[in-house]
Amino acid sequence: MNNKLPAAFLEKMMDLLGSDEFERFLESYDQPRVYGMRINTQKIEIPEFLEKSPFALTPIPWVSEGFYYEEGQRPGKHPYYHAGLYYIQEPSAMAPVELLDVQPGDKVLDLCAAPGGKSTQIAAKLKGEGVLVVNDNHSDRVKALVKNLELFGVRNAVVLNEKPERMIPVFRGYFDKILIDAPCSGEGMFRKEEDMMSQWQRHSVTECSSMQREILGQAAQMLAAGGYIVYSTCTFSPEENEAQIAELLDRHPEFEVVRIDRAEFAPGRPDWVRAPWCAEDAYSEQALAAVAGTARLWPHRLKGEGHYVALLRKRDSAPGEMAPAMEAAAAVPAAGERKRSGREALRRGGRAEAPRAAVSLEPLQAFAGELLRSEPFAAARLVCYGDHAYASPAGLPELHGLKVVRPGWYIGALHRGRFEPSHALAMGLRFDEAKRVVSLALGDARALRYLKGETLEVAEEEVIRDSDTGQAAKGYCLVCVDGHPVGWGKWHDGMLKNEYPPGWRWT
Ligand SMILES: C[S@@+](CC[C@H](N)C(=O)[O-])C[C@H]1O[C@@H](n2cnc3c(N)ncnc32)[C@H](O)[C@@H]1O
Repeated sequence: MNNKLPAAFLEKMMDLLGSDEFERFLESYDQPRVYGMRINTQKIEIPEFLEKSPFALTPIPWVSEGFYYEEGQRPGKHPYYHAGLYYIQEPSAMAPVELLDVQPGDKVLDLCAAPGGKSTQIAAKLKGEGVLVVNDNHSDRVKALVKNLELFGVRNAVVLNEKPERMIPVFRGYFDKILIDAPCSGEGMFRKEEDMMSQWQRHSVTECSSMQREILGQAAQMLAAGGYIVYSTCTFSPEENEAQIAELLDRHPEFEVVRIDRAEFAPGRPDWVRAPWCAEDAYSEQALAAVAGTARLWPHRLKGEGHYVALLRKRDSAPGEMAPAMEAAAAVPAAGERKRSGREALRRGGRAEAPRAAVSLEPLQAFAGELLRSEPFAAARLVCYGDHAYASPAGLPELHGLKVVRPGWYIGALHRGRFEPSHALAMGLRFDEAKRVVSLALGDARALRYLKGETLEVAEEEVIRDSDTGQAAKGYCLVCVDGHPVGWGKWHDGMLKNEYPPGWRWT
C-alpha cells in the first residue's frame, strides 16, 4: 500500500523523521490494520461484557474501556451493537478523551463532534451527571452524531449545529473541559481509508491550519478558568499540531501545556516547527519548549493509526475572565396550551424551533407513571420544542439564537393528548427502570426478527410487569435483548407490534 502514498507526503515525512525512523513508519502501512471497540460502561460493566463477549478481545493499553478485536469479526452485526453496548473506534482515536479526564458532573464541550465517537466516550465518563454539549458545523454529519448518542443511551447531551463563534456569547467561560478534535488533513487515516490519500493535497494542510487556529481561539473563550482543553488531530503535520499549540500559548498566555507522560506515546516535536513547514521564528522559545509536553501516537510505535494530542490548562485567575453564562430560568411548560410541531423542523433542517412553554405534559406524566419504575428525568428540565419533549440537562444557559438539534434527551412526542415515547428514551433506559418489559434471550430467533422490524408472537406470560399492581400486559413494552433495551414494542393479544425505527433496522 505504501506505493500509493502521495509523493509530497512521503518527502515531508522523510525530512521530519529521518531515514531510519521513516523506514519503520513506511513499513507500518504494509502491516494489517488494527480494529478497536470501546465498551459503553453506562450500559454494562467491563467484566460482565468480557464474560459474554462473542469477540476475541485484547486490551488497548491507553484506555481502560478500549479493546482490540480481530479482523473478520463483525461487531457492527450483532444485537449487542443495536443495544449500544460498545462503539467501534480506531484505537488511537480513544486517547484524547482519556487525557481530558472527564469526571461525573463536569460541563464538557465537544466542539467538532460528528460522528460522535469521542462524544460517546465523554458521555460514558460523565455517567449521566453534568452537561455535555456536542457541536458540529456540518448539518449532514450532525445526523450521525445524534444517532450515535441515542444508540449509546446518552441522557445529558445537547446537540448543536453551529459555527463556534456564534456559541461564544452563550457559553463564554462556561465549560470545565473542552475537546477540539479538529478537522485536519487526515494523514493518519491513509491506511484506514484509502480515499483520504487521493483527497490529500499539500495545500489542505495550509487550509486546515487556518481553521484550527480559529477554532482553538474560539474554544479558549468558552473555557472556565482552571479548565482543560484537549486538542487532537489524526494527522502528522507539525503545522496542524505543535505549531497550533505554540501559537495558542503565545496568543493566550493564560494557557499552559500539561505534560502527557505515557510510555506508549512519543513526545511532541518543537524541532519540527521550522521552515519549510512552519514560519521560522514565529513563536516564542518558551512556547516551543512547552510543546514537547504534547504527544504523538505513531503507527510504527503502537497498535493504532496515529494521532496528535495536546492537553492545555487555563490558569485559575485568567486575566480578563468573564463571568460564566447565566443558567436559564426553569422552563417546564404550563399545562393546557396549544402545541406546535418542531419535529418537522428537526427533520428538515436538523434544527429545533425555540422552546414553547405551551404543551400539556400530562400524557407524558401518565406514560411515566404507567411504564417507568424510576424517575430518569427528575434532575433534568423538561422542555418542549413544538410537540416534542426533551429532558434538558440542568444548569444550561439559554440557547436562544443557536441552531439546536437536540436540546437534551429526546423523550417523545405529544400528539392530540397522547404520548409516543421516542427510541432515544428506550435506549437511555435500563431494563430495571421499566415496569413492562419483553425480554428476549440472545439466542431467541425473535431477537433478530425484532431488530429487522417484524411483528412478534409474544405470549401474555412473557410480558414482565408489575405484579404488585396487577398491571395489564397490553400497551407499550420496553424490548430487551439479553437484558439490554433495544427499543419499544406494543403488546396486544399475543402479538408485539414492532416500534423499532426503520432507519435503525438490521439489514
Ligand atoms: C475529525 S472530525 C471529528 C470526529 C469526531 N470527534 C469523532 O470522534 O467521531 C472533525 C469534525 O469537525 C467538523 N468541523 C469542521 N470545521 C468545523 C468548525 N469550524 N466548527 C465545528 N466543527 C467543525 C467536521 O464537520 C468534522 O465532523
